[in-house]
Amino acid sequence: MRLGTLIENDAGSLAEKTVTGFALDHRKVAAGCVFGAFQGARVNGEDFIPAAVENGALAVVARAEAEVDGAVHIVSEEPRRQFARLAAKFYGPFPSTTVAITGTNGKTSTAELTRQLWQLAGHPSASIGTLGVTTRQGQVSTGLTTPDIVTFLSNMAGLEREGVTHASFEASSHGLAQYRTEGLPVSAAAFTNLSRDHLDYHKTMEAYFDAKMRLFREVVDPDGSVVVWMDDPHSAEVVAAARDRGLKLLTVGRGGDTLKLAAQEPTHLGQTLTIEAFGESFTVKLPLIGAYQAANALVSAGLVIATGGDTAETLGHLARVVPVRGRLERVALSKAGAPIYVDYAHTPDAIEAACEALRPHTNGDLHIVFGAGGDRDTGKRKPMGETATRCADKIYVTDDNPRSEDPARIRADVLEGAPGALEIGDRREAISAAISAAGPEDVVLIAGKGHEQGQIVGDRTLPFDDVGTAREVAA
Ligand SMILES: CC(=O)N[C@H]1[C@@H](OP(=O)(O)OP(=O)(O)OC[C@H]2O[C@@H](n3ccc(=O)[nH]c3=O)[C@H](O)[C@@H]2O)O[C@H](CO)[C@@H](O)[C@@H]1O[C@H](C)C(=O)N[C@@H](C)C(=O)N[C@H](CCC(=O)O)C(=O)O
Ligand SMILES: Nc1ncnc2c1ncn2[C@@H]1O[C@H](COP(=O)(O)OP(=O)(O)OP(=O)(O)O)[C@@H](O)[C@H]1O
Ligand SMILES: N[C@H](CCC[C@H](N)C(=O)O)C(=O)O
Ligand SMILES: [Mg+2]
Repeated sequence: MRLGTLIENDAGSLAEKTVTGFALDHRKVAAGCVFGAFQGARVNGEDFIPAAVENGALAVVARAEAEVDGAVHIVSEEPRRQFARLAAKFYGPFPSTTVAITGTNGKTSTAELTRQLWQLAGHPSASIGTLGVTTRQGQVSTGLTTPDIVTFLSNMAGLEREGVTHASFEASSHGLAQYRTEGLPVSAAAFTNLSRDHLDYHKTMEAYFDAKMRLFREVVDPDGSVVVWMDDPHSAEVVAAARDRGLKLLTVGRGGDTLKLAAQEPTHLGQTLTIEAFGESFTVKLPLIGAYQAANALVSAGLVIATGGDTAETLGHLARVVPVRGRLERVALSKAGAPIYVDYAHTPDAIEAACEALRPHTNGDLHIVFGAGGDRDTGKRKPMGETATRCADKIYVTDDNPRSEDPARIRADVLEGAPGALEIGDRREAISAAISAAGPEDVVLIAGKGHEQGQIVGDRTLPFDDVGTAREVAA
């Protein structure tokens, strides 16, 4: 693509030069790249403009205050947003139907269930989120929930070239605040719930919620749809934002109108849902346990219906979905006969949701093994301990991903909310202790790391997998 085509009248004498790519990091700039110079959380990208030009940058997207010599200065007061728009023009086309999901918990599950429902309806589909890029063929990790904008758009374009027509993606609050998922058309957006997380970055709950609300206020297409899980204290604000913009609204849940959850009955390996929709009543045998997965399943069905799916067919397909990796995944049975589950709960609300999901399947005690991640919201640690104390019977506080922090300090923060808990720093030992202690009527929940394949200690990632560890220990 010519620079003159990309930025129309602003390219000056460089209009005929060919744009070869986009880069956020000056070290990734090659000749012909457009460099985005952003003020980050750690450093100011504007300091790297001379080095980016040296490496061959043709144009630099930056604030007016930044100095650009030797390349076209594309001035913007919101450089990340402008960069995303231009990058989308360069990388497109994208899958014709894309939908985004935000919320504190449930994004990965909803994105993945949406992909499965589309696939069951015959659409070549993909999802992008915490699990990586998932298609029918498999999964490739990107390292972040919402990857950087260049990775995001180039992956979306790659999916389109492979024939994918439908793609769902997770819009994390960091991703939304940093315009990491902009530029491409978004047909529908969904809200799952809001509770405490990431206050290290956003500082207040208001700022955190505002970051998420950008999805509805700015990102979803003007003729798009919004799907709202209605049984959350913040749902009404999402509904109001959708109405303000005249977006189509689909409400789901006990308080929903489009897909009303009229009844929910746990069964041995799943649950039976009664859903009222468009004047009819549907019975769905969902093969996933846990009230929370019913919420995610209904939001997914809402997204599929919002993007043209038939209601009866979509609800019918819910009986055929498969569990999402590391989300209430039943991984082994202990020698004593206690089922062992792995779940990604890493917030107070998620711990409560995971414990509540397993309670109907527990005749004896519920054992929970968990810790908290380092370099993340420290204020959630004590409430995580308190929630576990309230919702489980036997608590083992261990290490999650300590990152740069002292693991003992993190455990002490969690233990403040769970004074009666056993403290076992080594995660394998903690898992082993819980599995050995559990009786035949008990259930073991290993929370916090779900699908993760490593434990981040300092700047090293040591191989670690809750599922594999539980199976080895239980064998
Ligand atoms: C706090 C945060 O979100 N940081 C992310 C953000 O960095 P930033 O823009 O603040 O970057 P910075 O490091 O200060 O640098 C500023 C700019 O200078 C550039 N730079 C920097 C150094 C250099 O030598 N040359 C150079 O050009 C950088 O590319 C950047 O554009 O943008 C980077 C690229 O897009 C991300 O890799 C980085 O993620 C860090 C590693 C991270 O840990 N992020 C986590 C907290 C995160 O984003 N998590 C969310 C939510 C998880 C969930 O709840 O699901 C996620 O979506 O994964
Ligand atoms: N709808 C929900 N309501 C409450 N808790 C939920 C819900 N969905 C999932 N959870 C809990 O949150 C955990 C994470 O779920 P999931 O990975 O789907 O969320 P996420 O929003 O993608 O998380 P992350 O922000 O880490 O990417 C689950 O393992 C479960 O404990
Ligand atoms: N996307 C979340 C995942 C947290 C998972 C947990 N295992 C941890 O490391 O805190 C985050 O980056 O905050
Ligand atoms: Mg996720």
